Amino acid sequence: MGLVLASTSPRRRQLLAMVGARFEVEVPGADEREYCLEDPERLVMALARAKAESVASRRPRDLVVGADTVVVLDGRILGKPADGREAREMLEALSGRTHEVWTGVALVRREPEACRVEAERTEVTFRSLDPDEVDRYVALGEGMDKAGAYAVQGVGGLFVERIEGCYFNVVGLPLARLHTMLRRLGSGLW
Ligand SMILES: Cc1cn([C@H]2C[C@H](O)[C@@H](COP(=O)(O)OP(=O)(O)OP(=O)(O)O)O2)c(=O)[nH]c1=O
Repeated sequence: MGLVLASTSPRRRQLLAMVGARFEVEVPGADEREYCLEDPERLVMALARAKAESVASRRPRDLVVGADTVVVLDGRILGKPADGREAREMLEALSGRTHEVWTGVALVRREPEACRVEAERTEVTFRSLDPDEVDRYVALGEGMDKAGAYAVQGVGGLFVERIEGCYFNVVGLPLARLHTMLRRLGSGLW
């Protein structure tokens, strides 16, 4: 039995590699647009599970990890921006405020059957951003494939005044939680 990451995200791959995990990567087949849950915790858990299950059917004896990350501001879920205009709107809304980042993590195996799904919440506070730095950041393109239109692990780190909770959860994979989930199934990340 091996560990398989069901993800196209280079960040999730890098995080697992960083802690010395041995794993393979498979592209998940789940369609994220099918889900319109309003509760972020339930949404990220459902999406993480759908990604893991889409790969588990191809890899029945392996333990498959799926994950999904969203940003939540005033109860509104922010995914990846569709274009530069939406990215600017998201960053302007996040400026000077505290938001939540939720990541759902699912572990799925077909034989023998196992399914564990959890979610982790981190609070992130942005300093006030100038309109011109928002423009420059959007033009940089770094946040375009990221929930909330920023990357805490990149230039977007300059926006972050304070984090409460797991930093890696913001990047897309709560490592300590995943490790604990795996240990309960008799393994671990390392
Ligand atoms: C808030 C934030 C999100 N992100 C990323 C994490 C996720 O990869 C992405 C949110 O999109 P997701 O749909 O969670 O993941 P993905 O489409 O990149 O990859 P896959 O579904 O194949 O696993 O935003 C950062 O890299 N840095 C950040 O600071």
